[in-house]
Amino acid sequence: MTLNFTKMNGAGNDFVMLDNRDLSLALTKDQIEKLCDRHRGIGADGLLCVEPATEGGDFKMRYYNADGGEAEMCGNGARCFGRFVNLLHAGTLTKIRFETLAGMISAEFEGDQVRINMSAPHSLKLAQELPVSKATLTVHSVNTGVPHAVVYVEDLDHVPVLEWGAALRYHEAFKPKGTNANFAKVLAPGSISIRTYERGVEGETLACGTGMVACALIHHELTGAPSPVSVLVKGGDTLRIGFTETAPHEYTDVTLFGPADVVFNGTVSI
Ligand SMILES: N[C@H](CCC[C@H](N)C(=O)O)C(=O)O
Repeated sequence: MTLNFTKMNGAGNDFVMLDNRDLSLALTKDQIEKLCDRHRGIGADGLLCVEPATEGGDFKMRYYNADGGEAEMCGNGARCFGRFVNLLHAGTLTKIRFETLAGMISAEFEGDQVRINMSAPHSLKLAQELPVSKATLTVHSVNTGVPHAVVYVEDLDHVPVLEWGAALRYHEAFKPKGTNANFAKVLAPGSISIRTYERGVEGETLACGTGMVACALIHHELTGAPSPVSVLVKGGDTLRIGFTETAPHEYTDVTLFGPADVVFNGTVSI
């Protein structure tokens, strides 16, 4: 089978984009994993499919991690999804709503940047003291469409992201589904820098949108920093997270604003 695809990235988190509005594609987990393989395939952190809406949105977004497993949501992927759908409509769209397993997401376009309205965060937990590898860490957690653990540190450059990230990703405290693991440093009030070990990629990515949102909300929880919070990611981009706190630990109007870039179009046989 020959596939037409578009390769995109959102702040360095990269994706294979497929137009499956006719539902002609039924890729297996192994096929998705192969397409995302950086040596034997196209290479990406994940794969997104555009499908027809079934619950009142304009489209349905399906997101798959590099290991081929489907995940509920992807923040950087959602920005790329919005841009990709707009390109399929010759750039004529101004706002779209799309269904995800985490709920309805909307995207608005400002040039090459995209603002998405995230699903309502939930399951916020502050300051769990957890044994992680050979250390005991103060771990916060919140679900921003997918589960995230957040650890604030002083020296972000020397955090053992792979060791601690994998230990948190498979930690007893986050079983059975596991979690993504973020390490964050405060640069200034309202400005943080983060690094993320991603579930389903099983490694550090250059950016993680739902992880940025998780770290920004925890920063607000810990310091009272107002919206928006700026987040510097491993790949060097800085993105803005907006939010409204409607009650203690309750958030609405959570937005993620940043780039969604096309790298190339291609065809691949699978
Ligand atoms: N790896 C994540 C999904 C993608 C999240 C990330 N790429 C983002 O931009 O939000 C998980 O399985 O929970």
